[in-house]
Amino acid sequence: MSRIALSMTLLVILLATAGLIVDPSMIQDQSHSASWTLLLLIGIGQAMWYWRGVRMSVVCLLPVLAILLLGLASYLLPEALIPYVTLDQWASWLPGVQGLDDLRPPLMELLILLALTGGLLGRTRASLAAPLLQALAALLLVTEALLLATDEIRSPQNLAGTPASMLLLALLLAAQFVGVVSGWRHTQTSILRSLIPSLALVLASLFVWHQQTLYVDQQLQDELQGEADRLATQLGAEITAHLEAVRRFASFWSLLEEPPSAEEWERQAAFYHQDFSYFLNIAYIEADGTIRLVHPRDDSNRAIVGINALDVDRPYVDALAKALSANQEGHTGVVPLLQGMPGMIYYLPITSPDQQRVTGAAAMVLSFPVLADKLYAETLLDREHIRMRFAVDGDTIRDWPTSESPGPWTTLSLLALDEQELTVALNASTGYLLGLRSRQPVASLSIGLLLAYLLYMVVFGHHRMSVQHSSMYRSNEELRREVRHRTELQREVEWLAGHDELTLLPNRRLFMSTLREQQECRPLSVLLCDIDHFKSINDQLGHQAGDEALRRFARVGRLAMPEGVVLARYGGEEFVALLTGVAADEAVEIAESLRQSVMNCGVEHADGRPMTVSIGIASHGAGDLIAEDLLHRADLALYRAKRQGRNRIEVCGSPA
Ligand SMILES: Nc1nc2c(ncn2[C@@H]2O[C@H](COP(=O)(O)OP(=O)(O)OP(=O)(O)O)[C@@H](O)[C@H]2O)c(=O)[nH]1
Repeated sequence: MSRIALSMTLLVILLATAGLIVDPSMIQDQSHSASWTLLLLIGIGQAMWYWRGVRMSVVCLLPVLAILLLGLASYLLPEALIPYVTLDQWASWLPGVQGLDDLRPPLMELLILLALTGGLLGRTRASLAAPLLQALAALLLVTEALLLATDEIRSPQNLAGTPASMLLLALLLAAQFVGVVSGWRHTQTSILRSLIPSLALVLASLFVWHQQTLYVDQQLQDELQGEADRLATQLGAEITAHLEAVRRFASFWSLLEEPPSAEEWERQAAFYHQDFSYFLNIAYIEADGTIRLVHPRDDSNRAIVGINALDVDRPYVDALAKALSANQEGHTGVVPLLQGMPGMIYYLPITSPDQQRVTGAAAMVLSFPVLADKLYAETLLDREHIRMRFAVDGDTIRDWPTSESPGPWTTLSLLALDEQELTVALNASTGYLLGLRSRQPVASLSIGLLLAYLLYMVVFGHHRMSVQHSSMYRSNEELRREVRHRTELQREVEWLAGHDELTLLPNRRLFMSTLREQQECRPLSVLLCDIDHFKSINDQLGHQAGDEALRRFARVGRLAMPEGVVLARYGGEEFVALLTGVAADEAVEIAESLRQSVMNCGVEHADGRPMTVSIGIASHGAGDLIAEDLLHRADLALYRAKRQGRNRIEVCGSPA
């Protein structure tokens, strides 16, 4: 398995190197080359892992982890702490780097790379959430693919990479998975149980992040749109105010009997021109169409004095004719002005005081570039970061670009002016938008993923502990059973050490220790019993019959003894009884009872004679006693009983 994983990883290294060196066109911009470089380093770390082991891999991966964490921090740092523009500026000091986004991978790729690095540095241990990190990388890859497939990628934030880098990431992930999955087989159940709640949390975090990203970007767009609308409204207000001023200006001259004198025209026109600087000129046209007076009297304006405006191009003629002939306001629409710029000319009829006769017209030449300049000059726009464009009927009149890279959105605000359409277009730079953009989506995503990681570890740890606990419980049970068994065996061994297996009576050893324990009791008697001619039972009736005879003797012997008497098998067909607190005469009675019982116990020799027993009694009334001496005396008595014909009782009196 690890050989396949190594081959796949080497393929990733090869492709990433080729992408970075052989064909740089594959990488669309610097930020993707950051992804590819990090991907290549992780690939090398992963290859080391399969080839040389963990230590070499860690050496390679730790710096990558540090870079990735710095990258994540740059996405998370609040604007108030370090403004985006500052980070961008610092980044641009590096050679060949234009800005911060050239140094850090897109957000999704950064998180995938972090998950892959974390998985390797965690030694692909299930207990350190390596399976979750791999599942997380897979989910992030799917999210990245969805972002690429939809239009939502148009965010000022660098969200997703290219299909090529995604392919390499998927290959690297697959290699990692193939390399480690077999090692997780024995903890499969724990892994699956821990993955379910954690992945649910990951999905929820991704959903929240997506919604917040949409909201935050929409808010920024709305702000920009609001700015464009405000400018268009301001423009509309300017034009309306201008029209009103032009009307007031014309009606002033209509109150006079005489045509305006040059001085008076100059004075009034200067007054209006001061207020409305975007009037390129203010001219007085006589009733026959001749341009008589012009303010301001600069070179270009002086050149048109004396020209008959009705003799020039049609747009001018129609509007002027409307004023002079029909006593109505006329305007030219957007036309190329004689001054060489687009503009609009308003013609307003000047009548005699009784309004019966048109005596001339006031012409006001409105320059759109000048109007746009005025609008731009008076606006509060952040000119360093926001590009403004002013267009009339789709033709750009003025464009004020910024030095910064343009943002993803251009917001338009349209203003209808008679048949014309004026457009104010704004484009805020990416850096400016990112400075304004809330860090909340990426912060909540990071917190969500961190919580999912911790949740996995807690659930996994808990499950592993409960598995270990139940296996410990099982082995404890087995141990308890074993101990019970061994205790029973021990008891049996101990019992066997002190008993005779055949008759179940205490054996000689136990008897002797009992005798030594109780040898201080007075009086004390011992009966030593020997079955008569036992050998003949064995020889004639068989060994089993002999055994049965011994068992029978033991049974009747126990019954014949009073309570508290220890009856033991002394060896072979010999038995011994210890009678504490029993004097010799009472001992004789007990022995007699035993002898009778044996004779009547039903065991017979081959010739029909009943089994009998000879008994030697030794008693001790007072004084010191050596246990062996008492037994020896009983043995002497037994010997005497045997010698005197068997089936009898002999007493060996106390030596005292
Ligand atoms: N079946 C059986 N025989 C036993 C056992 N222990 C000892 N014996 C036999 O008991 C017999 C004892 O024989 P002897 O010592 O000659 O004594 P005896 O035949 O009883 O003769 P006296 O004691 O002189 O009456 C031997 O044959 C032993 O083999 C036993 O556990 N089972």
